[in-house]
Amino acid sequence: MYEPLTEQKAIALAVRLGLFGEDALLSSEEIGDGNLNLVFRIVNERTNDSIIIKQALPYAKVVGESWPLTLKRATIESQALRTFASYVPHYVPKVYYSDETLAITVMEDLSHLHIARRGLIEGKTFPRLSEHIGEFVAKTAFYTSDFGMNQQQKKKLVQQFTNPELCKITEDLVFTDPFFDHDTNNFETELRADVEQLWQDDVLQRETAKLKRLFLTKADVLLHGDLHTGSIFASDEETKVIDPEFAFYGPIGFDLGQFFANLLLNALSRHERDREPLFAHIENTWDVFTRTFAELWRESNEPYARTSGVLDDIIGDALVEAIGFAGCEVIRRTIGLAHVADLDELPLERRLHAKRHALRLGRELIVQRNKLAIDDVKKLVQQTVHVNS
Ligand SMILES: Nc1ncnc2c1ncn2[C@@H]1O[C@H](COP(=O)(O)OP(=O)(O)O)[C@@H](O)[C@H]1O
Ligand SMILES: CSC[C@H]1O[C@H](OP(=O)(O)O)[C@H](O)[C@@H]1O
Repeated sequence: MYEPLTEQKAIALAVRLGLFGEDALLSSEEIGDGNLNLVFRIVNERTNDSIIIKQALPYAKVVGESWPLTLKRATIESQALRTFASYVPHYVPKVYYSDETLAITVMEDLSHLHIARRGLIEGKTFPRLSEHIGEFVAKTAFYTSDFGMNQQQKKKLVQQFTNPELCKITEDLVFTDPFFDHDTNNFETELRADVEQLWQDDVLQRETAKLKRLFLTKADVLLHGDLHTGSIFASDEETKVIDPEFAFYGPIGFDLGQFFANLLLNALSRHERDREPLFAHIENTWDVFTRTFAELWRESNEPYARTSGVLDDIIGDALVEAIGFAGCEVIRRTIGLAHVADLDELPLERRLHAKRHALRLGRELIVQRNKLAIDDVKKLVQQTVHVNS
């Protein structure tokens, strides 16, 4: 039977599952700071061994019981972690155990690392972050695509990772609500004029509709589905991706776009002179992604993989998508339901300035996505500092 865990029940579960030795002295703390789930850290105080038990609640934690949400997301998460581990074991936590009924995933404790968002806010640069995320996205994308795996097998994976309820959250919160006067939106009253201008922007809405349609229909690759900097643990040497409960088969540029957007939001929260490491991460992620994907391409059994231009077309589409999806994520994290600490923790005047900038940047990323190279993203940040630029 499903029941939500408490700190004591999490200890009892760890004991029942035999996850620690018989003489273990266990402590438990609920450390979840995300929008949706409970996360318990269980430590054996005698040895310092530890594990994480993550449990889905039957509703969205950030809103409460009025927003019911499928427990199946826990199964999607553990299956996605295991699938990613088969391609990039060094970039995901080890899964020790999962249970569909209890909606739990028991996994490796990564507390020796920092959540990348918090580290970036504190001014850390995580020098290997982009190299690692570029490789993570390239390998998981290639090996789950029609170019990197048996195409009949891929259709089974598409079924396995059909994730309608979590995708609906993204369809609403990322692609729809922020572009209309919707009651899930949440922004400072001082931004109302800027936001109303966005709601009346027909060009922006038409282009966003195209991006939403791609998200709804294009089953390219198995995506993480929510690859923001709060879903990444990092240090100077290591990077681990967590929290793939939004995983599904979608457009190849989506994960890259989410990641770029969250780096850009951090950049906007900084003084101009401190932004360079973020731009360098965006450009390096793209470089590593394209290089790694092109190397893997040689392994493809698809006859058209040897047709001149096909790889270029896929990479070209991935960039246009990534830039457009980044624009949607920048806008929704500024005025939608789920914000980012990077902007929200700024004092009011700086926050309003950064958020107005984010709205202009997000718009231009969406509208100009077809004509931008990766190094134009940085230029666009500079061009959108002031109104009418
Ligand atoms: N494997 C892990 N090791 C250590 N801490 C973790 C681990 N997974 C999650 N956490 C902690 O729990 C928090 C919320 O986890 P997350 O998976 O993002 O939950 P949600 O799905 O609710 O967003 C993370 O920010 C991190 O502090
Ligand atoms: C009501 S869900 C809002 C938001 O939360 C998810 O993020 P996370 O679970 O990492 O906190 C996802 O980005 C959703 O759009």
